[in-house]
Amino acid sequence: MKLAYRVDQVRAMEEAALAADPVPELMQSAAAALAAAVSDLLRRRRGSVYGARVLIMVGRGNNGGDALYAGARLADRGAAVTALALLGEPHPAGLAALLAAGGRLVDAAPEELAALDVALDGVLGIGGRPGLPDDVAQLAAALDGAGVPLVAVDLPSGVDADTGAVPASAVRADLTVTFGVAKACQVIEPARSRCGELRVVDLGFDPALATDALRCLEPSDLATGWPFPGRSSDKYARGVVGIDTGSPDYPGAALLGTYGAVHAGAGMVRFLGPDEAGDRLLSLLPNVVRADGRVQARLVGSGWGDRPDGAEVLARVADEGLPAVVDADGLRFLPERCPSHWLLTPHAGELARLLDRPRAEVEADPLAAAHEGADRTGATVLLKGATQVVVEPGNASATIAVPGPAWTAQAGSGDVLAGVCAALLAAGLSTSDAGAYGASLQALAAAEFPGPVPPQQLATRFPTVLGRLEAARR
Ligand SMILES: NC(=O)C1=CN([C@@H]2O[C@H](COP(=O)(O)OP(=O)(O)OC[C@H]3O[C@@H](n4cnc5c(N)ncnc54)[C@H](OP(=O)(O)O)[C@@H]3O)[C@@H](O)[C@H]2O)[C@@H](O)CC1
Ligand SMILES: Nc1ncnc2c1ncn2[C@@H]1O[C@H](COP(=O)(O)OP(=O)(O)O)[C@@H](O)[C@H]1O
Ligand SMILES: [K+]
Repeated sequence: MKLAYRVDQVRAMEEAALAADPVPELMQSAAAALAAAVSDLLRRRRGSVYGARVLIMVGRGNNGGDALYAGARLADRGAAVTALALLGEPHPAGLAALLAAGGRLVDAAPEELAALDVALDGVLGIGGRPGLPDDVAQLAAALDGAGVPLVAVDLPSGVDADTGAVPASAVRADLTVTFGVAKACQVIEPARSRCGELRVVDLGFDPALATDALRCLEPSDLATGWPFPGRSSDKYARGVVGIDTGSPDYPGAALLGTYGAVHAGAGMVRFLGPDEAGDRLLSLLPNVVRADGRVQARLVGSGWGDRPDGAEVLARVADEGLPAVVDADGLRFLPERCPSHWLLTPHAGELARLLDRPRAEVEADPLAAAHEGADRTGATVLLKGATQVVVEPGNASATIAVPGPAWTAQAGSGDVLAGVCAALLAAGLSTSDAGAYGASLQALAAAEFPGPVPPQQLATRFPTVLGRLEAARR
């Protein structure tokens, strides 16, 4: 599992490191690692650092200082380094180091951008506010358009370091060299995609100083945490899911959720939704049981439409006390306070409705919106989207699922995912793990079988992915 941090957490770790080590030392370590990464890139692209043409875009903070010191190191190795001050007076000691090493400070970007071998973005780091002045944004876009490799210092300038939002203007990097620890913007879309390849430079920060880091799942976490059946497992130990989803208007949702639960390894699925969907389901998945009986978790809400008894069904599920996934239309019937063993699976629009906010606000800061959703409802929230975030009520941390390709973004994917999560709840996982592992499985399957694969077919690939994960843990 990788961890990522907000700016206030990074600052706290920096402060502690600075108490042991003065700023210039820390900055020199950062600059040395940055220069090494740029040297690697130059060697890969043109064989050597010597003679390479390097442009440094410099702001007026320490981010520019890092870039200038790194530029000095590149100049020492024979690169032709020019620095362009874009936001006023650059870091004085960094500039002096660059000039002493033979670098130059220029007033304007070179005419022929395409002749550059690399550009460093040292405009804004963790002290930056989102967005860039127009002239800086234009230069960054022109470099991008000219095909010049862009290396972001700490983070791509202009992105929102904490939320992952990307305003109209921000740098798009090919490589981001970040200092100490990964930042939230490096794991949350759309900023994540602006980072290119990510390298984290160890500066000896103490991660224990920030307890509520973002936990970013990796495939190896699924390999160890997925509830694979043991030798003595029977179908009850694997988990029985009771599914009451779909409606005459949306029968497909019932089929899709059941596909998800079955192919994620539920021991048994009892389908308790409308007869039309149930009959069709049995012809596709004869292993599904239509009789009511003992279950370990429930899935409700997907494809309900305006189900007249929605609130009563949810009240019964709450009284019963079992873990449950409440998806899609079910989210409109939530009680004032949900049981803590419920997992809500909204997309941005559904969460916006729940919070009575514009959808754009949820999309601009998905983490904050998911926290608000969990705190208000009392249930765990899996907010779906390009980044899938899972948040528990009263917990300042959050889990981010393994990212996957946008092929998953299609009608019905959410229904399948809800079924996967319900199977995981029935197998005994916590609401948080069920949400994060479920979303990760779907993303891994979409990555392994990319293209416009319909969600029900993607579900039939889950066993292949799970088989590989199970083999990986042996
Ligand atoms: N601390 C340490 O020990 C270490 C720190 N390290 C490095 O320091 C970086 C953080 O440096 P930092 O705090 O100096 O802030 P930084 O991001 O360079 O910029 C702030 C300046 O930009 C300005 N400004 C802000 N937003 C703006 C906007 N949208 N448009 C225009 N201007 C804007 C803002 O001006 P303001 O308007 O707020 O007065 C201020 O002058 C960090 O990312 C890492 O690279 C490493 O070396 C390791 C050791
Ligand atoms: N850009 C994206 N990249 C990867 N996955 C995405 C992206 N956009 C959406 N998804 C995923 O696609 C699924 C769509 O869910 P949802 O909108 O609820 O579909 P439906 O309600 O039609 O079943 C979710 O799992 C979501 O996280
Ligand atoms: K930067």
